[in-house]
Amino acid sequence: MPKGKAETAASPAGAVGKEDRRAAFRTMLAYAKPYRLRFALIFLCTLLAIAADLLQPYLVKIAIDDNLMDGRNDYGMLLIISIVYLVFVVVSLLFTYLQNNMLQYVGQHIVATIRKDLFGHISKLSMSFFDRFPNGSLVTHVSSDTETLNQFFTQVFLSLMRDGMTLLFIIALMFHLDPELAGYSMILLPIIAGIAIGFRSYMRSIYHNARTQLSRLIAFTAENLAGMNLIQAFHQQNEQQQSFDDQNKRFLRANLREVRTNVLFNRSFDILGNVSVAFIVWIGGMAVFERTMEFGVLYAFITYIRQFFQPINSITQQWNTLQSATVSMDRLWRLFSTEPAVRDPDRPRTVDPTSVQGRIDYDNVHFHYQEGVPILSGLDLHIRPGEMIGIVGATGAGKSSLMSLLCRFYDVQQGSVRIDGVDIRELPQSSLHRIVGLVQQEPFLYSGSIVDNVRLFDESISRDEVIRACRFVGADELITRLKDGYDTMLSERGSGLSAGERQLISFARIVVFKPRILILDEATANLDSHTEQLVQSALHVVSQGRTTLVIAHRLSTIMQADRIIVMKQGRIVEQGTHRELLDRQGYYEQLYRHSQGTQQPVGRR
Ligand SMILES: Nc1ncnc2c1ncn2[C@@H]1O[C@H](COP(=O)(O)OP(=O)(O)OP(=O)(O)O)[C@@H](O)[C@H]1O
Repeated sequence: MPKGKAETAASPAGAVGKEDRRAAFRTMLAYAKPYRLRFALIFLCTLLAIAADLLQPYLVKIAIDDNLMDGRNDYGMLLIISIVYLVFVVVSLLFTYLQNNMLQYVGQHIVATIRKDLFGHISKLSMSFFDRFPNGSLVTHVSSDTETLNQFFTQVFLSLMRDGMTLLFIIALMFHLDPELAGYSMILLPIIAGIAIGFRSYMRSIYHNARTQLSRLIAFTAENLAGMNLIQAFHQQNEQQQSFDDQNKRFLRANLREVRTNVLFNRSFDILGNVSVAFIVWIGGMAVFERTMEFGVLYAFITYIRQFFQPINSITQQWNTLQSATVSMDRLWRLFSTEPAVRDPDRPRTVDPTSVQGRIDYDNVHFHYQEGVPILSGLDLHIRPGEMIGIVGATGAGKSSLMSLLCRFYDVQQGSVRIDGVDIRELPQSSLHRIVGLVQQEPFLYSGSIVDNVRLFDESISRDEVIRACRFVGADELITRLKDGYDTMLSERGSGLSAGERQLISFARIVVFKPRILILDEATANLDSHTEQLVQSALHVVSQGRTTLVIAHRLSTIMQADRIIVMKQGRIVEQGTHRELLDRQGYYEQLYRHSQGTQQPVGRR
């Protein structure tokens, strides 16, 4: 896998230089290396198929000149030539079949490996990467860019090899038949090359444009599907339809332009082919009249000149795929070269996640997403093992950012975050994520059964363990009410369950995976009082014996917390118990008053 580019690399769709393009090509070609032997076999099959194909007109030439025109009437010879002709047809068919099958096998396997590596690579990238690149365009890279590469290995490679060899064979046969006429025919080569090169640069920009438009259309569609509830809630269907129509039209225009250019290119070749045949008929025909050339040679020549254009046309037709494949290679290579911003240290500290006490220290933490826009500036926070901390503050105060740093979704720019005195940057991320468990505001549920969602497809965790965990957090009642109980299949993102219900399932995950530190980003959606009660008691049981940090949107959730941290514009402005903070009559008391819908001070009631 290529190394080098930090995650700050430009968009995978951006333009790349020649050096990069070569590196991209080398990287993708490296995937073909394990199939060297098969490629050699494919080459052999191609060679045999072409030879059998191109010797057919030569056989006809022998039949014409040595038998028919000669007046020998040698029926036996004619029969042998016909049988050999048939054998050539069968041999050509057989080796073409073998060559195609082997090439498809190799192409599909190469691309499956690239897809596998790509998915593995993307899932290692840090959150800052996903902040920048829309999911839709990543979907395009994993699906259609890899498919274009498949076409490269099967169509382009095949064409370059098969058509290249055919061309060489034809030229050799033409010179063997009549060097003078072959020499005249070679005048055509620079003309054909000129047309091909002329189209090359023009087509490149056209293909690039079409790919970019498609990528944008897919990204737009994916984002809209993900946010469909919002679009419907705000009656934005017409606006979104309008934007989609615009994108769609741009893609349509780019596609039509691509097709038009293609047709123009192909027709130019056809015309050139027909003009050449006329030219050979005229020159060769005169030579036959003057008896300086045999009729069979002219027949074979006309056949070869027609076949001469086929491989050139076919190779240039592959321009299309080659251009798309080059763009896809560039983009895939860029993705592969993007390294995670958050990385494991070279020599990570070994820790046993189960023996962690759960002390957390934020020391002089400075953090920003974008240069010049500080989110946390010199924040200090020290949390004892087993302490339950509530975090409150207005929207945008930096609560989630504080938690993202503890999960190492991002790294601090200055200062440190430590667990039991160890800087989390010294820990392997796999250990850190076993130490810190997260229940998100909108927990992500996979397409799969409830059991699989709780144990995250880890088969080493038994079904009984999952059921016990669900009972422990009080999710059992909700799950058994569902049609198939624990085997109920959840659709994508767990639609069909409320945010509170999804959080209950996430709590069960915490019980199963036993992290020493729990972060809960409380659901903001209005929960019905019963689900809210269930979430509250689940939090109560799950937080026992764990250091727990709760981002609270309803102050009632954290009234019982050991300590409440009040945040404002990236700073901790107050901290204490609920009672202490009310008594202080400060910012927390104001927030509390707002949440209660009262204007009266509530501190010393
Ligand atoms: N991925 C991101 N990229 C850039 N800026 C971000 C990103 N995430 C958050 N921010 C910005 O950082 C600031 C703090 O956001 P954060 O989500 O930490 O606040 P919060 O207190 O959790 O807010 P809320 O209660 O609304 O979730 C906000 O100004 C937000 O716009």
